[in-house]
Amino acid sequence: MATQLKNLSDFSHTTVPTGTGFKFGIVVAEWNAAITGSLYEGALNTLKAHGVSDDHILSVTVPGSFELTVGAELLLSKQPELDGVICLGCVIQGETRHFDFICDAVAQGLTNVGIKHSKPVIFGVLTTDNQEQALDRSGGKHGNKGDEAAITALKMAELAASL
Ligand SMILES: Nc1c(NC[C@H](O)[C@H](O)[C@H](O)CO)[nH]c(=O)[nH]c1=O
Ligand SMILES: CC(=O)[C@@H](O)COP(=O)(O)O
Repeated sequence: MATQLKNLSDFSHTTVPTGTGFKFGIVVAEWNAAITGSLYEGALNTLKAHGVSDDHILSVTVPGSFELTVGAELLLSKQPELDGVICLGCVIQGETRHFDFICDAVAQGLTNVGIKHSKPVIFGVLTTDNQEQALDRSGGKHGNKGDEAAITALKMAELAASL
């Protein structure tokens, strides 16, 4: 379902597991900081609203979305007690194909890190044509992808803990 047909922040609290006891990392890209800051606020608030304590959330920043992969890898290798990592970024199309290479690299890279560590690594990266689309998805009319990323992390951490 396309984002235009749903609200990224629309979820039922009855279907979201409690995060009490879980530990999460959050990696935030500094590029487009006004957008990624809103994504981070959404993710942080959503984790805490579902019982994750402040001291169970380890937040770090990286320069750009391309570095999210190494950021997630560093967190999971140096902090193995983490139950998952939420990765937040905003890649906005420019004049060149640089956009394509970053988006493809981050999507594949984060997938590989999650598989390597058998831990949920959440792709909370906006990949938009323009600033307006990014604003709409970071606390605007389409909700906040940071909220969605946190909910996904909670659900995946519960799944992992149940196996
Ligand atoms: N143009 C955007 C970038 N570019 C920077 C890269 O992510 C990376 O930091 C650089 O290529 C050095 O490795 N990053 C974003 O997150 N968003 C953009 O729109
Ligand atoms: C996604 C990017 O790296 C992009 O914003 C850079 O802009 P440009 O393609 O015009 O160099």
